[in-house]
Amino acid sequence: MNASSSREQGQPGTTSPLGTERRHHAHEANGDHVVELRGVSKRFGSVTAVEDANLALREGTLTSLLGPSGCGKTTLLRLIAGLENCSTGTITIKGRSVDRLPIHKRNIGLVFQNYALFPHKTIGQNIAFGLKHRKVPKALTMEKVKRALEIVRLPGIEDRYPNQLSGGQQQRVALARAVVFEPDVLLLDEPLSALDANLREEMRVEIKLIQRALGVTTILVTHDQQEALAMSDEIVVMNQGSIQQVGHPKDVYRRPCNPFVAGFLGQANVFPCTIIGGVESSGDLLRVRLENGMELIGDASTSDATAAAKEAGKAATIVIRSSEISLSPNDVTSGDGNAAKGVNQFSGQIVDSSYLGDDAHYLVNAGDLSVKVISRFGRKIGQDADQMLDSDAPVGMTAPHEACRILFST
Ligand SMILES: Nc1ncnc2c1ncn2[C@@H]1O[C@H](COP(=O)(O)OP(=O)(O)OP(=O)(O)O)[C@@H](O)[C@H]1O
Repeated sequence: MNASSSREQGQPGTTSPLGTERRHHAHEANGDHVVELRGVSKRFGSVTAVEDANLALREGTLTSLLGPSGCGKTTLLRLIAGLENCSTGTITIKGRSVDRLPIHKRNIGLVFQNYALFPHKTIGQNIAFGLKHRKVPKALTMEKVKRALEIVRLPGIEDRYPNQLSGGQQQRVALARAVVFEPDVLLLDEPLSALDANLREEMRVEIKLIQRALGVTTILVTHDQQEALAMSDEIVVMNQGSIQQVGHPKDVYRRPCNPFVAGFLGQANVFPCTIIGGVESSGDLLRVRLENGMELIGDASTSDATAAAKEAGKAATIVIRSSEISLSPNDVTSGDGNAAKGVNQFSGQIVDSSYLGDDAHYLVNAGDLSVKVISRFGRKIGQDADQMLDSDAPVGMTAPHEACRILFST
């Protein structure tokens, strides 16, 4: 439920799970966009941490900033929070420029990796901290703290101290403290990275449910792609200070716009290639030659490259997700893309295999190429469900043309 939908239906307002009337701010000029960045850059001396970032975040959504270490995601979050000033560009929150506003005037909730609870204050006092600064009356404060603890499923622990809680519980309290004053935006900086793997997965779901229940527009910084894919309405993939792609997790995963995004998200085979030409039957399919001479057919529809970039002789990259290659225990007739069949077929030899419970990971040599393949075990009655293919075995590999993405460097 977001404020704009109730506006459209002519409703006066809604009551949040934290008990107050939702404020409908005057941000109609920006439609549903709660946070907007226009041409935002940040330089530290000679280092450009963020370069010309343009983003618009819809009300009530969870957006992840995802990318490798040093790509600028924390800096971008700190710019939105007001912990850093932009070198160029402008940031608006709910329609008003916050460029000159310090953090405490931006109505932002923050959760960091290391909880940052005050150790000598009780849980109740920790959560009430932001309300005290907003001069909320005591009785209402106690009510809001109680509700916030119920929302994070830790009711009645107001009088305990942080060191009496587990890491996961402390992180829930940090979340309660960040949302209790009903911020316009919730910023989460690697909130789960200090937790062990099982708890992290549990907390992913928990945070997502709380975020949805509150309807608070949220930005999450993470370098963990599983976390971003599992939790986000939108993912912003960054590299070297620049936003590479913004989209729904499925689109970013299935339809990466450039070789960086394709290689960063999921397990993929990324091979340099040269364009040979188009395939008659389809404008989006191109025939390419790999460095080892192998010819494949791939789909260039996700790339917004110009027609000139797709001409014969031009360099490109072909990306084949490991999970989109099927292995068969027999050698196949190597063939480029047999256009009529709609698949590329090539043969190779398994050089390494790993059993991972639900999947088998294989490394297959195909004439100078190392191809990574992930096979999901099927559950077939009467068969050994976890049957692995033998190492050293000759195998055939098949990948549909549309699963072989041809991308161009931008
Ligand atoms: N205060 C600073 N002074 C100088 N350089 C900085 C400062 N903060 C960040 N940088 C540089 O800006 C770049 C982006 O850093 P940032 O912390 O935003 O990346 P990140 O994607 O969050 O990385 P990580 O996942 O490792 O935290 C890096 O090259 C970093 O060294």
